[in-house]
This record gives sequence, structure tokens and C-alpha cells, in this order.
Amino acid sequence: MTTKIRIYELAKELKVDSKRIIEDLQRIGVSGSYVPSSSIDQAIAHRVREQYNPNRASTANTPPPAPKLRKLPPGTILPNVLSSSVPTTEPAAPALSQPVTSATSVRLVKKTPETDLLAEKQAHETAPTVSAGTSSAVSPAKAPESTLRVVTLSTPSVKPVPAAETTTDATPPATSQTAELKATEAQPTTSIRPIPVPSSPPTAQPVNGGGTAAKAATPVTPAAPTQPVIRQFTVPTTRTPSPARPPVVEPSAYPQKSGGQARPPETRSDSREERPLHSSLNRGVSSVETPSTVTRTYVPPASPDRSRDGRGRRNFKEHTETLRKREFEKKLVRPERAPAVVAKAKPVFTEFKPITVVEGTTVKELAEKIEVKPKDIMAALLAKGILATINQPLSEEAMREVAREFGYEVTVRSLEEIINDQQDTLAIETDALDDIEPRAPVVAVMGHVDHGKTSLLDAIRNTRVAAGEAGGITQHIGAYSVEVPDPDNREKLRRIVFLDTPGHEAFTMMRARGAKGADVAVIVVAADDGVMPQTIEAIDHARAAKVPIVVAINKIDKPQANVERVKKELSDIGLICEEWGGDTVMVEISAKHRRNLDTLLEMILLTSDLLDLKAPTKRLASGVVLEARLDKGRGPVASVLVQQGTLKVGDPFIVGLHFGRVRALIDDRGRPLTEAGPSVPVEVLGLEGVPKAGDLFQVVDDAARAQELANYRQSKARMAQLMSSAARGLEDMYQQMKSGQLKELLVILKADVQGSVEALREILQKLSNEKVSIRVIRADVGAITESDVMLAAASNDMSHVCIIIGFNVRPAPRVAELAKQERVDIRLHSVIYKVEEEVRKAMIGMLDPLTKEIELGRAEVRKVVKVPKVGNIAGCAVLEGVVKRAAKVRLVRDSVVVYEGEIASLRRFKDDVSEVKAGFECGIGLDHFSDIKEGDIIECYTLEKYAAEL
Ligand SMILES: Nc1nc2c(ncn2[C@@H]2O[C@H](COP(=O)(O)OP(=O)(O)OP(=O)(O)O)[C@@H](O)[C@H]2O)c(=O)[nH]1
Repeated sequence: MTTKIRIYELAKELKVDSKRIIEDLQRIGVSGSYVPSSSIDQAIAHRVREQYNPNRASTANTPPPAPKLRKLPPGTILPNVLSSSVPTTEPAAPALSQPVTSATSVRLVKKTPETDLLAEKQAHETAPTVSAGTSSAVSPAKAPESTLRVVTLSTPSVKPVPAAETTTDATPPATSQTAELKATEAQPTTSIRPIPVPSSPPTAQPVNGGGTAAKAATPVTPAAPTQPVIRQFTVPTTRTPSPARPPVVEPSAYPQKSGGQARPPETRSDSREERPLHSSLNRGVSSVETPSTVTRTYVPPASPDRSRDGRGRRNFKEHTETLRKREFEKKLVRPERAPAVVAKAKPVFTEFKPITVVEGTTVKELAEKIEVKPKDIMAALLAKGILATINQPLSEEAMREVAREFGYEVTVRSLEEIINDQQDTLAIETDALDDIEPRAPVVAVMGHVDHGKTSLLDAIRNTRVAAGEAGGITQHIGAYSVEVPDPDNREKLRRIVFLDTPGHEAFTMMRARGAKGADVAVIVVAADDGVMPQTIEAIDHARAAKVPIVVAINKIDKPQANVERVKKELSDIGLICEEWGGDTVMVEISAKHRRNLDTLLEMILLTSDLLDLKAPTKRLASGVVLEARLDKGRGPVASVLVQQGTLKVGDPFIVGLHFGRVRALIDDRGRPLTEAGPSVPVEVLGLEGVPKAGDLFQVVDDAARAQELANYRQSKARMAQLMSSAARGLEDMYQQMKSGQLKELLVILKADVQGSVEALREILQKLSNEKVSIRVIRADVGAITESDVMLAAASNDMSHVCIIIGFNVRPAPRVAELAKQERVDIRLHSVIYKVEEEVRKAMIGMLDPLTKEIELGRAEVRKVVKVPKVGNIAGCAVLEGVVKRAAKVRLVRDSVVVYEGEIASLRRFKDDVSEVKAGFECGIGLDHFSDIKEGDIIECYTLEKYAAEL
């Protein structure tokens, strides 16, 4: 027995600072100068112990033995008081005791007086017996942490699991233990499995790197009360020997060294090597557990000391090993599980069920229509990047796309169309076809400037008003009605409606908005002037709208009048009068002198009779807006030509972007009406906004729906305005062809010479195929005019695209601007085959990147200066923008392109300059071109390429 003890050991034992022990020694009168490593006699130590635990010290009566580990006889297992909750096991079986005795080394790392005595007693009385039952000797309640034991057992019969070190001294390594282990190898039948003991608590960390399990002589400082000791151990609950176990299947339990085998802990020489062991012990609990054992795991709290001891590395290793282990287990053990969320296979539709929906259909309505849940529609929309609420109206495109995903082909129609269809169906179902009644023809008067259109309209109105409807004050509402005797029955009066908007604006505008405003076109040609450009334009319009033509050869009272010449000119453009074997009605009149007006009216009636004009009267009224304005006193006012049904006061309606309810109806004589039937022009009050001329007017039965739709249209129009959509034309021709919308490409051809016109016309007509036909609706020599643009705009609709092809001709700036406004595509070329190529490519959707011309400026040639050896230089005034030396130029003479190329020189006075701005004069020399004349326009531009959007 050791008679001395070091102060720090005593301090550890008593869980106080060494300093405190030194103070205690002084207090009890032990003189001397002490340091923590100083040794004191056990007797003195006992006195000190008494200070802290007088009872225990007195119980011991004599100075207790040094708190050193004491080796017990081999095979002895001490009851572990920590395992107090372990059920009491059976009494030790003799069969078990013997192997254990030799096979297991037991190390007591701490003892207290009580447990020491108990252990000693057991060691002597039941030395060869392993009995866990002794654990019951100390109840859990009586098992304070001071009774803690660290028991390390090793056996070579199983995979050696090293005990974690709790001792501190650098005592000799486990040579003795190794020897013991070697000895025990001869008896591998031990029934006691090694008790894996995790690393010691932080408080028991070795000072100098730790030692081995064989440091039996080193006392262990008990764990601080607040920091429970980490212990993981297995207590045998029966004496049945554990079946021979293969080495623990723990691929990651030990780091595989070069030899591929885990090193047993006993051979460890440094603390670093115990780290994997430590982690393996923690993880390996399940692997050492048998049905006859109880395994306990105690997870240590975090300790600052641990981090100093390479905790980070250990954690990292543990982490990676844990991951590897999981992967391993997953592969070995876990069955393949189906993913939690199985993506639904998207059905592939080969056939699509056709459905028709009204514009502005909401998500909810569409869902009902295609019998799916609104949330499915919303999800499908979301997948396309469209976030929509259940009551949100959907765009046509979105509806089409989303419906296709559910196997439907959607046709979106306007409310007006839908109502019209419904009314047709209703009429058939209710045998209301008898309600269809003859209606008055609507006539548009068109012709060249000053040929007498206004005079004719006035003459007819005044004549007829004076003749039959005295008292009425004519109002200008865009159209008026006259009563004329029926050619078949002079007693009977029939009505004719004249659109009285000058020129063919109304006609054009209505067509541009998809409304067929007139039934008959009256082309006025002055007999003294003959066929003029606008005459031809007017005829083109009428033809494009497939409206029958009646020619009024006016001013026959004039001496210069030459009717025959006019007829000849008309026949040249395809209008042949009846006397000459044709089918065009021509009436010689004098608007000024009101000659032959009745004949003209009669001819109009006869022509319209051929059309058999009829309209239903008993249905929701619809019509077209002739004019609209904001009246100061009455608010928005629209002049509407009723085309079907009977419009009544109080009817709710939608017109273009606006909703309304008829507040009052006023006719062209200013008289209030309660209702207006087909072919009656009437002024309507009660709108919420000002519509556009040409807008369709439709009475609805569901005012709320119409209101909603008007709101939707307004927001859509705002959006469209913001988006400033590209011009309709060749660029989207292919798309329209693909979608089956486009049936015909209409072309207005303008060229510098007749030869080019004919050549191009022939080429284009040959390009027609079964998918899309090409029809040249106008082919003429001369510049591109406003009239061309308006004709193109009016001809653009769902099934037609109308483009203007200019060959060596240019549009005037205001014409170009108008084309932009009306979204008319103008294509300019100077090489014939390029025209063909472009149209063909557009037809197969192969348009190359387009070249966009960016206009920089315009200069007018004021003087031509001849410079020897150089040629002609144009003395110019820059009218607008800027002329740049590096830009391209075009010389235009009378709207015909004379030259296209580059600037050879640009000078101000005698200086070469890079650019000249508007308001300044300059000299421009054109590259290899001298045919410059005063009055020529030099257009300066650059070319920018952009991809065609197909
Ligand atoms: N001698 C004669 N002059 C006529 C006749 N009809 C019209 N005029 C005259 O021709 C001129 C032009 O007549 P308008 O009715 O203004 O011609 P327009 O086609 O309406 O002209 P814009 O509105 O400018 O397009 C007027 O001075 C008329 O008086 C006619 O039958 N005989």
C-alpha cells in the first residue's frame, strides 16, 4: 500500500483544487511548502479527507488505501453501479465463470471505500464467478456519480474493442495487458463480450496524451457532477455465452490502414489512434448488442476541451464515416423505395377535341368547359410561366396552349360572334326564320377628288328630303336614309341608306375593323376628267370588299364632258358597261343639276335586289359604328348602322372596348326613336366611352358579362399598346399559314415602270399554292401612297395579309408613318428575284434575318455643281435629321428611286466632314453617280439586321 499521496491526486479525489488542499494542510497545521505535486502521508491525507467528508473518513476509521486502481483477479467483473437499472441477472453459473476468469482482464479505474470493499469482497468470495447480480447491491438511488466505475474488459475471442482511456499518467504502456491478452487468446470461449467503453469524460482527459488500458495504477478523477461520464457498455444479463460472433461488421468502425485491418486498441500508441475507436464505439452499439445484453449509450455533452483535442477532425471523420455507413446500409439493407412523389406521366394527345370559347374566358370557366379542375389549369399555366388566378381572364394564346395539354383544341371567338351564333341557333330552334325581312341597301359613294361625291350625296338627300320628308332637319350622323319609289311599284317607297362620310374613309375604316359597311359602291367619275388615280383606288376598295359597283358619270352638264372616253377608260380597268356587253351599271348624271338622280337610285335598288338583302329583326341587335364623338352635353355618342335585329332603348351592349346601355336613340332627322331595325342609321346615347368608327356594336343579354369583357378588352388594348406589336405582314405570314388562318396573301404592287409591274405581278401569281394563294389587288406605276396603305390596312383581316411591295419606289415620309400606324408591311426592293425570294421564304417560314432601315435624314438638292474630274456634286440643304458620310444614301426623284449607294464625299465649304445636321448646307458627292438634278431628295439611312420572328 502506498503511504504517500500527491496533493493533486488528493485534490482530484476530493474534487477540489490542489490550491485548496494546500490551504487545508496549512489550516490543519501541517507545515511545509507544498506544491500540487508534493507528496503527503496518507495519514495527513486522511485528515484532509475528514474536512470534506467526516462520516466517510470515520467509517473508514483508518486511513483508506490510496485511490489507485487495483488489479483484481482475472475474470472478475465488478458490479457496475451505473447499471443500476439493469435487471438483476441470474446467479452466476459456474460454467461461465471459468472461461471468463482467464479470458478477461478487468481494470478498476476508480474506487470508493464502499465499492472498494464490495469489490474486494466479491473478488475474494466469488473470484471466478461473473455475476452481474451484484449490481443490485447498489441501488440507483444510492449510486451517486462518486460510485462510478469504469470497467474495461477485453477478450481476444471477439473483435478487440479498445477501452477508451480515462487515465492520465504516462504509465507504461499495455505491455502487461498485452501479455494478459496473449494469455487469454488460448481460451477464446469467454462468455463475456468486451465492454466497449467510450472515451473518458472531458474532466478525465489525459494530461499528456493518455495511455493505455493497462494504466491500472493511475487513479482516475471522477467526473464533475454536472458532467456525467460518458459510458457505453454492455452488461451481460444472462450467463449464456454469447454465440461466437464474427468480427463486428462495421465497415467504418476502424479506419482501414494499409493492411486493411483495423488495429486493435491495445496496440495504439497515441491518442490520435483512439479517435476512430471512440467514434466506432459510439456507432458500434448495435453491432455489439445481443439479445442477452443491455446496451447503454451515454452521449457526452460538448466540452471545450474536446475541441482542443482535435474534435473538429474527429467530427469530420465521424461525419464522413456516418455518411458512408448510411450509404452502405442503404445499399445492403434498405429496399428500393419508390420516390415519395411520382411525377405523373403527361398524356400525349394525338387527337384534340374541338371546343369554342369566348374571348376573355376565365380559368374557372375554361376548367368547366374542358372538365378539369381549375387548379390543374393554373398549374399548367404556371408551368408556362403564367401566373393566373381562378377568375382571371386568359389570353387567346394561353387558352389554346393550356387546353392542348388536356386534349382540347380551342377556338376563341369574340362575344359578338358567339352571340350571333347563338342567335342563329335560337332562330332555327324556334322557327323564327320568318323574322328575316328585306332590308334597305347601304351605299358608299366613292371617287376621285372634286368629281362630285359631296354634291351627289347632298343632291340625293336634299331631293329626297324635300320630296317626301319635309319638316326634318338633317343631322350629320355618318349616314342617312332616303325613300325612293320602288322600280317595280312606283306607289311604294323603298329606303336606301347612304354613308355620307366624304371619300371612302368610312368604307375603308369599316372594312379595316372587319365590318362590312356597304352593300353597293357608287363610283363617281367626272365626265370631264375621266378615270383618275383615286377612281382606281376606289374601285380597288370595292373589289377587295367584293361589293357590286354602280358608276355615276357626273358633270355631264359640262361642255367638256366626254362620257365615251370615261367608259373607255373604265373598260380598260375592267369595268365594262352594259351597252358594251359588260355587267357594270353606269348612269350619266349631273349632281349639280340633279339630273338622272332617280335613275341612279333606281339602279342602286336593282343592283341591291340582286343581293337579296335580308336581315333578322327579332334578335339581339348588332351593327357597326359609323362615327363616334364625345358630346359636351350628352357624353359619348356613337352613330350606329343597325345591321341585324332591333335596337331598343334600355338595351345593354358592348361596342369595341366599351360597355353601354341605350339611353336614347336619335335618327338622321334628329327625331328620337324607341327602336331601330336593320339598315337604320341611328345615334346612340348611353356609352361608357368613345368607340372607334368601324367597331362592332352588339346588344347583349348578360350586362355583367359584357361589362367584364369590356374591362378585359381595355386592359388588353392597353397591353397591346405597350407591347407595340410588330407589323403584320410577311413576318407572321407563316405562323398564320400554319394555324390555318391565312388563306390569301394580298399584294399591292407599286413600281417605277410598267414593265416591272407586269413582271412582278406574273411572278407573284405563280407563287400561289394550295395552302396560300397570292392575289395582287393593285398593281400600278408610281410612288406608294396613303391610299395604298389604307387599302392594305382595310384588307388585312384574319384570313388575309395584305402587303405593299415597292419596286424602285419609296413611300413619302407621311405615308411611311401611316403604314406604321396601320401596321401595314411595306417591302422595298430593287431586284426582281429578291421579291420572289422573299415571298417564297415567307411562305415556307424561312425568312432570313430582316434588314431594317433606320432613316437618318433627308437632304434636298438645291444646286448641281460640276467639278472637273470628279463629276456632279449635289449642293444640298439638309431638311431633317442628319446626313452621315459613312451611311447609305438613296436619290429619289418624284418618289422614284434613281440611285442607291454610298456617299463619295461630304463637305461643308471646303472641309470634309463626317456629318451635317438639319438646317445646314453641304456638298454631297455620290459614289459613281452623277445624274443629279435640282429638286432630287437624298435620303440617308443605315441598315440594321434583325431576326424574323416566325
Ligand atoms: N358642272 C357641274 N359641277 C359639279 C357637278 N357636281 C359637282 N360639281 C362641282 O364640282 C366641285 C367639286 O364637287 P364636290 O362635290 O365637292 O366634289 P367631291 O368629290 O365631294 O370633292 P372632295 O370632297 O374634295 O373629294 C364643286 O365645285 C361642285 O360644284 C356637276 O354635276 N356639274
